[in-house]
Amino acid sequence: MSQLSLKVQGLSKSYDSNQALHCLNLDAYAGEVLAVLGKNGAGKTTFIHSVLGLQSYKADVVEILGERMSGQSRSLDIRQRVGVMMQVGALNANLTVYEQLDLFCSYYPHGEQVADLLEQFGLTKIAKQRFGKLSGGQRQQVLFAIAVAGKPELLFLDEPTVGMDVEARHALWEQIQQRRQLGCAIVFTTHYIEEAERLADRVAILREGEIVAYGTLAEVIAGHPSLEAAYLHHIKQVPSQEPAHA
Ligand SMILES: Nc1ncnc2c1ncn2[C@@H]1O[C@H](COP(=O)(O)OP(=O)(O)OP(=O)(O)O)[C@@H](O)[C@H]1O
Repeated sequence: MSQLSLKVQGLSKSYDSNQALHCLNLDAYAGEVLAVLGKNGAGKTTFIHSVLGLQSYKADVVEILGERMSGQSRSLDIRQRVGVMMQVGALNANLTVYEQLDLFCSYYPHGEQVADLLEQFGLTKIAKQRFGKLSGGQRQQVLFAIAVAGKPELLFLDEPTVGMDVEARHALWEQIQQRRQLGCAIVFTTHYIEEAERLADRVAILREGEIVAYGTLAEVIAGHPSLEAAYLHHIKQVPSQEPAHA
């Protein structure tokens, strides 16, 4: 088995009375892609934000790249070795693509060079455009380039291909595969089940904050014609017991 990059045991999160995550156990390994699937509101983003320490949570174990986390704090070393694809609103819309990449590359002593990122992601032509003026798909590409600027060993991607055209989506899939081959552990969420089927080595399906299926792609699909069929089966609500009529 490859090296364990992320170990999560007994992760729970409540927003007031709404329990968004119920005692989750999940692992991610170096050189593999883990797809976390689930309906809107199933808890996918809450899982990622909790692991990153962006919000409070309860857990028995959160271990990132061999280091046990305590509370929400994440050391500089961990922050430099973990990549995250941020949401659009997190970036200054007035900076150009070049300036954004230059800023983020400066955070990492052994990260990528701006010129290499521009070339790898086909961003050279739009390098001088302001981030706020880009199309939705172009913004996603810049956000992905920023996520890998530090050559991360563990990478979190929350719906990375939303708004991308087919060509850009294929290019991003290729980038994900390349990072995997370099030994990066990738945890991503998506509503495109065929994307998960294409990319994932292992799959976790969340329903109302609980894991209802978890295993290799083949294990999760087993007994179903496709991942989509398995997914639809697992996210179905279990009907609550109707009270017996008197
Ligand atoms: N900041 C917040 N405050 C209160 N409730 C929240 C907050 N963020 C998420 N929730 C709730 O937690 C639950 C899980 O939300 P989450 O955003 O993790 O789901 P998701 O699976 O990422 O959904 P989507 O696919 O729509 O992005 C939902 O019931 C949501 O309403």
